[in-house]
Amino acid sequence: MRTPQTAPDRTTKIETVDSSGNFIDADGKSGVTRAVVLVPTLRTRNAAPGSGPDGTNVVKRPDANRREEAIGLAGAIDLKVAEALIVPISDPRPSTLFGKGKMLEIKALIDQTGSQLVIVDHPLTPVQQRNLETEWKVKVIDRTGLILEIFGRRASTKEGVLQVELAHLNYQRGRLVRSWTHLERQRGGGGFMGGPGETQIEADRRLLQERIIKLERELDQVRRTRQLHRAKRKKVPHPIVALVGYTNAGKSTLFNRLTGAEVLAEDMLFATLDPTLRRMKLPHGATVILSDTVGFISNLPTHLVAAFRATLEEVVEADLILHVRDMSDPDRASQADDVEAILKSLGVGENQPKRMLEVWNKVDLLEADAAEALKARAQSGAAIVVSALNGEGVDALLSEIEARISGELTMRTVRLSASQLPVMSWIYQHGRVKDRQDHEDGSVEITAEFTISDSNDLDRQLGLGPKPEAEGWE
Ligand SMILES: Nc1nc2c(ncn2[C@@H]2O[C@H](COP(=O)(O)OP(=O)(O)OP(=O)(O)O)[C@@H](O)[C@H]2O)c(=O)[nH]1
Ligand SMILES: [Mg+2]
Repeated sequence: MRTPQTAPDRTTKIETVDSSGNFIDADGKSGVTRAVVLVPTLRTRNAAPGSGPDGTNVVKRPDANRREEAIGLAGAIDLKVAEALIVPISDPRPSTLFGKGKMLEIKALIDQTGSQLVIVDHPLTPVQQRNLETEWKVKVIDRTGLILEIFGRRASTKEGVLQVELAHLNYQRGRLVRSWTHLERQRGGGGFMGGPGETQIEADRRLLQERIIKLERELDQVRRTRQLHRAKRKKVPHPIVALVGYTNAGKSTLFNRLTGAEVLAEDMLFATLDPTLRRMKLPHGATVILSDTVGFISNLPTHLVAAFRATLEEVVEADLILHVRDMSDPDRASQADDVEAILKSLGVGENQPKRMLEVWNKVDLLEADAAEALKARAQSGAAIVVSALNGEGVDALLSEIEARISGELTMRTVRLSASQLPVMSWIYQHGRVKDRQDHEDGSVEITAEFTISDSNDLDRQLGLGPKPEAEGWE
């Protein structure tokens, strides 16, 4: 039997444990939960590398990247990762997933590190979960459980809290063997820190069902209110521009840069959960509403996507969707695939190339050569290269947003008679003035660039009707 690959530097810290088994931080604080992270890799036989069963290309995520991400997820709820192992599994056991020898090795590791929790970055059946807990004498959660836990901690709006709780209950429905602790505490997310509570399954099931129905009703109410808000907003029909992307891609950082807002942007997975909307002015003065939303992640549990459907309505209804990508992440290709798959499941993005714009972020982290190559590729592939952190490329992004929202720009030269001069300030607000000549008769000739819709607007203001070719008058 192969020994598990041990983790390098960042995760192999073995630190002091106090008498009650709590982890003691470098600064002496205790009470942090230590966790062992396991990344099972199931070896499928006869699979040619890089191709799927039907010969299609499969972007397989390197094990090391999965491991990094699992560590990041654990860190997102302040767990101290004592050890993170990639565990090759050639023969998955229905009862425990891991084989006997591996189970013993992991048990030794748990004891040695004083860990209270094991995270398995792979779906576990309720039976597997229970058997592992019995064997290892610690709490065990799988990837979905962990993501639900993170979401539970992040949710801050009423809708967010309800959505997460509903997703959690639906997840628990099939795993009643150990869900009671969660119900007892009745909060979104949570559950693995409590006692095992594996009794009263029948009563639990009924209570669970009742709770789900009640939650669905509450959520319905909250959504109706949201719809009202949205309807109100539609009366001032600003186009919606939605930021989407893998978690940690830099959406909130870009949102803040574009709008001058101060949304929490952190090197932490799922920093943003509830959607944030904000008005933003484009260079020619048009206003759009920018929305920042929850980040996506691979293997996002389907009921979680469903639960967040309402939150993602902004995305579904958006006039333009900016797909923000961290181009410094070695995993960027499969991350992009995951984001596209989730968008597709929401019914967005397919056959709508004009509605989607890729924003290649974090260019500041690339070597000069790689950054140049990226920019060359972006030009031919209709993506915009930016650094949300230092602002590079953001002007080009704004112009592109404007072009997509407003269509092409058009250059107009008009001559305003003295009586039409009040229109001038409108022109300065909505157009980019390139040239201006004041004539002796009091009229002004002005050349400016407008969006097509503003150009039509200008015609209306000057009493020319919406004929784009109408030029000059007196
Ligand atoms: N070097 C560099 N770091 C960036 C850039 N954009 C964002 N970051 C960093 O990346 C991390 C994640 O940024 P966020 O803006 O929180 O990412 P997000 O996509 O909103 O993440 P979630 O809300 O968790 O989905 C933060 O530490 C940012 O400072 C960039 O252009 N360059
Ligand atoms: Mg964010």
